[in-house]
Amino acid sequence: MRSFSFTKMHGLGNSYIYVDLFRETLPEEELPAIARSVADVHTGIGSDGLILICPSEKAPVKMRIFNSDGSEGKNCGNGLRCVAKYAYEHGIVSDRTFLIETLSGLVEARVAVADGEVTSVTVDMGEPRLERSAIPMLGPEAERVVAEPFAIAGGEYEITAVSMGNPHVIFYVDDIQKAPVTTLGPLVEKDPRFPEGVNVEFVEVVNERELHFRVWERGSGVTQACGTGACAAVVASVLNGKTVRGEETVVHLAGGDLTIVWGHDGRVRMTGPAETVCTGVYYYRGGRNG
Ligand SMILES: N[C@@H](CCC[C@H](N)C(=O)O)C(=O)O
Repeated sequence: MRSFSFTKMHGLGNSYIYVDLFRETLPEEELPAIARSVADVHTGIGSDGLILICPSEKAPVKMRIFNSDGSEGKNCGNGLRCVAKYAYEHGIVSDRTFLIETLSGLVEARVAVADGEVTSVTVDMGEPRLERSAIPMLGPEAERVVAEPFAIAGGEYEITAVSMGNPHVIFYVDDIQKAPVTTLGPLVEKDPRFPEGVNVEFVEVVNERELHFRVWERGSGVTQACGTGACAAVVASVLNGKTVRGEETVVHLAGGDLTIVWGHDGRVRMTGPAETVCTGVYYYRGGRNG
């Protein structure tokens, strides 16, 4: 058997198994299998996937995220807050503001600290990409997808698409409790109009400053929260005239609240908690299939 040390952390119930690659080594070709293995609630630890905390040449720390199906994502908002907490509390960084490298670029994290513990994290998630080719979504490359008609499974909907370094599509619903997360979510995720798949968000507008939010994540299915998805929902809501640019919006996710603002400087800033659940040693057999 092989083994590695891990920390389980969550941001609003969006949980990942974090492995510190400053101290551990994992074989690159086995990462998808390890992600599937640790995520399994019956035979593994149980999580929405795996996050690697890695050395970087561009920043003090780098995040890599694998969904529970073993696919690698390019960004993860809840993961970034947890990586920031881990990096600060484990002395990888000593400043309270620092850069984190992701597969979609560099982001800046600022930690709030009480008694040496990180209590909340603000991440500058950068500028959303709105042109269709950046989502990516098939169709006229340079055009934005805002309240665009979208037919699927015999239904007619309107969608808004936003990239936060990873792809998101937003559906507005009248009642978040009745959002078709588990029925429409998996169909849209795999729809061929999204060649790289897509994270699917359902949003009920409460008022100009508050949104209810549920998500079907690409590669992980239903999760309690999605940080990049909540940022995308705020951007989509400004584009659709439902919330106000430059003003804070509170997004109510299944696991709790995030405060997000799409600033006049073009950048999206997200503030929320990050929690440590437990640490331990994980035993696995190795090989590409776990
Ligand atoms: N939970 C995340 C996003 C994780 C990656 C996503 N499923 C993808 O494949 O793009 C978040 O908090 O942003």
